[in-house]
Amino acid sequence: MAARLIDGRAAAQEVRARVAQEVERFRAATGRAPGLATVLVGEDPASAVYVRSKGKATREAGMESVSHNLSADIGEAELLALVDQLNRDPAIDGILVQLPLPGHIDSAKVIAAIDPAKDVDGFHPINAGKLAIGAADALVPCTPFGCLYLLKQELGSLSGLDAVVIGRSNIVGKPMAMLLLGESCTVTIAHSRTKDLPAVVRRADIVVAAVGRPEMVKGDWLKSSATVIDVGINRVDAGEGKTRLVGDVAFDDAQKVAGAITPVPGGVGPMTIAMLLRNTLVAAHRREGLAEPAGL
Ligand SMILES: Nc1nc2c(c(=O)[nH]1)N[C@@H](CN(C=O)c1ccc(C(=O)N[C@@H](CCC(=O)O)C(=O)O)cc1)CN2
Repeated sequence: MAARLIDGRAAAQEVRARVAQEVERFRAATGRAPGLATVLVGEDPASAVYVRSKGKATREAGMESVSHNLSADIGEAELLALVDQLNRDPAIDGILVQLPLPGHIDSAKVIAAIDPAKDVDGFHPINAGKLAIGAADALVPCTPFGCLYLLKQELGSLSGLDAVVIGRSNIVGKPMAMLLLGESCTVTIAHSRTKDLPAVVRRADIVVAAVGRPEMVKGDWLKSSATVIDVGINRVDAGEGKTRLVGDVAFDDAQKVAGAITPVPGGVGPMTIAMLLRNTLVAAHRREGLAEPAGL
């Protein structure tokens, strides 16, 4: 039987609609809207599309969107000065520096310069540490947070399930593993040096593929009825000068085996932006000393 498709677009719409309702309440309580600043350095076309989508989604949710589009050759000191200015701006609740940054800029230094209370990407070491110790007030990276939302919607409780996360990045793999551990899963983080990866993946009730390699995870690596979350967004040649998007999972074969699976596009990607809005709303509530909206 073919796997159920996990519809990330629909789930993201639900989250965005709930955020928009809560923005109205926030506006009534404070007389202002939550504000998100995006910072884009350079002209990477995919990054430019993502930042535009984030700005549009922010406005559609009723929040203020401020975008800073900077030249690729901006110096690190100038970028740090902008972050400092945004940290001190009372109208800005969330700061997002789009990654990747050009090679001459130290991304870790820029991320560490963001006020952790405005770090709606959840990449600051303070927020990474809070997530690791299970602190309730961590701001959690948007992509893994979106994956967790989809998993809980699909499976309900995750307690006791075997989860394999393929990929160990600070942005997806590691925070994903922490979130799954927080849900009482038995978590394995696999990566390029893992021995016999297919055998490791075959044990899993939950597979999160975040490795950045087109269609690497094959259908016969999966336990039947596994829930598969594909974080990969890889543009590959589709012939005749065209390209198409594929994930890190070989979808056609995987869906014959899995219990449920996210498609690419239309799976995890839209959840990343929905969770960014959620984090901005939460950051704004905390900055105003208001109770956080329940259930988001
Ligand atoms: N500062 C950050 N930089 C980056 C992040 C991030 O969370 N914060 N994540 C990625 C890119 N990203 C958001 O920035 C992102 C990627 C993909 C999607 C998305 O909706 N994808 C669609 C397909 C879009 C397409 O056609 O190209 C989908 O999967 O359906 C949203 C956001 C790296 N940088």
